[in-house]
Amino acid sequence: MSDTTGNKHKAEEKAGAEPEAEVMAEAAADAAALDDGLDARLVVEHGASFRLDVTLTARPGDVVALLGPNGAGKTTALRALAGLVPLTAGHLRLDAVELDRTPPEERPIGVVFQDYLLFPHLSALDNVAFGPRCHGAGKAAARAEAAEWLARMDLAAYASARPRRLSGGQAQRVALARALAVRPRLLLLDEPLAALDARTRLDVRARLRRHLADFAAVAVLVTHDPLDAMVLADHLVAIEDGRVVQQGAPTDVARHPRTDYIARLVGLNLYRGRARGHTVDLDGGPAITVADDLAGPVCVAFPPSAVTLHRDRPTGSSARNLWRCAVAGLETHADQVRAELTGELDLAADLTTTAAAELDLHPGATVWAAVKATQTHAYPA
Ligand SMILES: Nc1ncnc2c1ncn2[C@@H]1O[C@H](COP(=O)(O)OP(=O)(O)OP(=O)(O)O)[C@@H](O)[C@H]1O
Repeated sequence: MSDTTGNKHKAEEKAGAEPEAEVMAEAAADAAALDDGLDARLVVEHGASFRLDVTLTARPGDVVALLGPNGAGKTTALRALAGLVPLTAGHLRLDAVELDRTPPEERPIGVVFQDYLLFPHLSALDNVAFGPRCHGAGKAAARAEAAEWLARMDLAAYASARPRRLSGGQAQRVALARALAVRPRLLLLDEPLAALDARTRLDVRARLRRHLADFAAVAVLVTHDPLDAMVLADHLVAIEDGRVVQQGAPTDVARHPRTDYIARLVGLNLYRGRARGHTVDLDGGPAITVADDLAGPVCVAFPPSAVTLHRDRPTGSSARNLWRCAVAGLETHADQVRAELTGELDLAADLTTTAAAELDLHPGATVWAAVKATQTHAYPA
């Protein structure tokens, strides 16, 4: 993305040049831009039963999320990028350098594992310094670098703490600092928020989003959680059975899911609007109260499972977000029902078949839909 902006700038500077020369210069700049970032086709076979074959491309600054059901091949893709499993076929180029034969420790790649894998006997500082040390830095230089990264992560006060004294969110930031301290050209994050409880997750997700936004190279993350993917990534790649079944910008994938699994997974309620503190005025819709405190254009997302439905207007409910809607459609998946609602706000709600029967939901029925502010996530658009 930074390249695109840079090229535009260069093209503007050249506004007075010969048209042909200008076109040539732009073409050259484009070609150079394509040489930056990730260009991979990952083919990995696990015996006769599983074959991964996915193509991933990304520009520096892009955050790509790999989404998919259990066993889809997300972790295998991440491990192939890291060099922990060999490619059966395909290629892996990073900034135009072939990496498929480069051993893992020599790849310019930082990895944040799901359970962080911090060394329990080392302080936070030495955990972070481990990265630069492995890349050949001297002890003092590695520690100085580590101290800078911990400060950037607001963890300077925890430099001498052992991992067991850190909260889940702090441990995650130490792991992120360790991965970033090697100044990787590719950052890999395996379920970066999975180990955290719901409340911590909200804060850590927002922080991680900021760090990823500052990160100038390519980041690839694996997640099961559509909200994480929507908030953290600017490109989603949905994998099923070792194949890419859909990819694109999060809002496009959410609006036009191509498979049933994706529809279930990313069927987030996602809106655009303008924030003023904890209130977001949705474009062409009502205001919604959110947990985040923001200003200006934002996206607001919440999963259908966060919506509670009531036949009568709930009294004494603390939910500020309450809308009168009509049931436009009902779809049953196993023991879950997804209700499509239209009205003050168009939204999807998930409930159990029992709850749907108790509410006597049927197309045309009028319901009240409520969502707690803490179940929403707002982020700059
Ligand atoms: N080392 C291995 N040897 C043989 N088969 C493997 C190996 N690792 C993974 N598999 C198989 O490859 C397939 C893809 O697994 P993978 O872990 O990449 O999926 P995933 O999308 O990350 O799933 P999950 O969300 O459950 O972590 C599965 O069928 C798995 O059993």
